[in-house]
Amino acid sequence: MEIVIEELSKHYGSVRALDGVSLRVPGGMFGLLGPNGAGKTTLMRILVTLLAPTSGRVTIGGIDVMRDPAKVRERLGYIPQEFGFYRSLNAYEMLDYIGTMKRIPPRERKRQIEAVLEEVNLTADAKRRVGTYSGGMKQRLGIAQALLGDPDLLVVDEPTAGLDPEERIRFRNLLVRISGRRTVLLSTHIVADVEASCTGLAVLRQGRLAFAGTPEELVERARGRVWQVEVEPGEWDEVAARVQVVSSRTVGGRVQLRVVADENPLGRGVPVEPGLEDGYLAVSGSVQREEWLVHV
Ligand SMILES: Nc1ncnc2c1ncn2[C@@H]1O[C@H](COP(=O)(O)OP(=O)(O)OP(=O)(O)O)[C@@H](O)[C@H]1O
Repeated sequence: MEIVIEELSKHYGSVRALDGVSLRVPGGMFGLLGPNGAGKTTLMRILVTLLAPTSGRVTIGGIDVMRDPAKVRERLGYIPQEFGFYRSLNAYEMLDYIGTMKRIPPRERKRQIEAVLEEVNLTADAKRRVGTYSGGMKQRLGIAQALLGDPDLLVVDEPTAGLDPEERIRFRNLLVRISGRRTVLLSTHIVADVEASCTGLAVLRQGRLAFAGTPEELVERARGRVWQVEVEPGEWDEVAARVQVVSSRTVGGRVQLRVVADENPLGRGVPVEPGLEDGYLAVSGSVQREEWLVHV
């Protein structure tokens, strides 16, 4: 189930949310990374037929998304950033409602609901009101509703916000498990989620494609440009103004920085092996905020 995106643009007045993006997404699990505002949600919403582009073309499994949206919808499941569940329904009723909307006939619907509940490990809680669910359970129910109709493509937008680390890992592993014979497009700004689960990825930056390839290729983009350097607290600002700081920690009153820079920072940096986050930083020019300050 290949997705082919050609010269895709979406403009809101003078804002270019997407600006001439061309990308091929093969099967399997594929990550879409980018800082806030890079255009990820805009791209996802075009793929799932909720938004019309300003120009360009998208085909999913050979079907033109703009010309044949109904046919595309039949073959995809979408997990949006926020899913509006009916809190007073239980999970079974919720899925029955969505299955009805997807026009799945009653007997087949019952079979599918039981199968997807089993798949996301919610069978035991199927008769509990959704309003009593934890964040992780709601996310799993989000996957279950997307799996109804057995779609070939699953589009997942920033799914792990609000999940604790354990729930995040469980959610990620579940996505990998169901990606076996499907294409799963996972949009996120968390590099670790992509690193742990995706075989291919793309990076968006200000509406443009900054990178497309394998995680290993993205790591290579940072090779020779990642340094560890110790600075005095007073030197911090000077360094941060000139290079991209990946992480920092204080060791015995001195600050140890990991930075991405073309040249040796302050002339006393020590080159270090690059990782995926360094590669992401090198192409996107952004810093992951939650990992900006790691003091020990
Ligand atoms: N309806 C809209 N009207 C005007 N501008 C919009 C609209 N939707 C999105 N934008 C702008 O388009 C750009 C891309 O937004 P988008 O939501 O696609 O980014 P994103 O990568 O998904 O970010 P986030 O991770 O914060 O959701 C942003 O500058 C945003 O402000």
